Amino acid sequence: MTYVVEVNGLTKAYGDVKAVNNVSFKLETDKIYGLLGSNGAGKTTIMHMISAQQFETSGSLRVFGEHPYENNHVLQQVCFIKESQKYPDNYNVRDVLETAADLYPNWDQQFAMSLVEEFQLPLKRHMKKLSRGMLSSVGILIGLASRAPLTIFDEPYLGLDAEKRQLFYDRLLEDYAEHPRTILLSTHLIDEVGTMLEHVLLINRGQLLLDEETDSLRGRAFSVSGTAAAVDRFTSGRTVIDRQQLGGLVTASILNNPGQLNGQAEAEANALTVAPVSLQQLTVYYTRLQNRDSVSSKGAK
Ligand SMILES: Nc1ncnc2c1ncn2[C@@H]1O[C@H](COP(=O)(O)OP(=O)(O)OP(=O)(O)O)[C@@H](O)[C@H]1O
Repeated sequence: MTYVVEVNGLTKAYGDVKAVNNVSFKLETDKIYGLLGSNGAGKTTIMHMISAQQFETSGSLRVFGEHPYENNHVLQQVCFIKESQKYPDNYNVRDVLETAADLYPNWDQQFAMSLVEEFQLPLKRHMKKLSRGMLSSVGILIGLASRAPLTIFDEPYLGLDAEKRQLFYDRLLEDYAEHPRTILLSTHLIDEVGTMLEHVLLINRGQLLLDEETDSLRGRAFSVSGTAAAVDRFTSGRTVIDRQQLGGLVTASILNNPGQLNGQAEAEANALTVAPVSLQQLTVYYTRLQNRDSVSSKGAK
């Protein structure tokens, strides 16, 4: 199988700080990946190395089978959209779109113009006069209309309202269905994009914590709701990753015990309401678990 991206032992160090520490993963063709992790985890650094904006300190990196650095053949297949993109001062929206049309071989002008309408972008307005959300919309539009075989969105929607974010998800999924490509999306709005992601890469403190299909990850846990007494009885002896109380109603998220039948049928038999657990809860749980482990192992030294 050929992969769109293959990284092996990828490391980026700034002095003593390893922003990315010995990370290995592969991205398949035509799949939507979420690159998740808390602030400073190393997501942007990984994306910068894949898109040849930064050079790795060590490890190997292949994008479409080649090293991406100053490699036009590779880079014309990669579209990288970041929240803080800078544009020339004298450019208006139309200039930016024309530049993008020249840059990306798969650019679809008709699609781009339909997105201009839907995102209500003023073509003649200078980029520096756009609102924060409008700037994000321009980036999203370029990411979508470029139809690049590898499209990378690094937290692309700063300032974008909920309705526009939903528009982004809807158009991405529709267009992806017709023109599949590999998408790598980093975001902190995990539950908003949860259903869109096919695969999750979770980074914490520069290290890869999870590299797993989203469905399989979700299958690791479930939540139960009911009275406090019933929930506490059921969760006793189980691994609870989250517990919320609203009035008399308690909802607990539970990890399936490995090697055991998952407890969902038993929960239902105990009059508890069973539901899937959110991707955000799972990523928070695994991140905290690693942070706790590293604190306790330091304490033990
Ligand atoms: N040029 C640099 N010099 C020194 N340290 C840096 C540099 N760029 C990034 N770092 C550090 O590398 C780590 C990873 O940063 P990175 O921007 O990749 O995180 P991130 O996961 O994208 O975070 P966020 O979600 O906050 O955007 C952080 O500790 C950051 O301070």
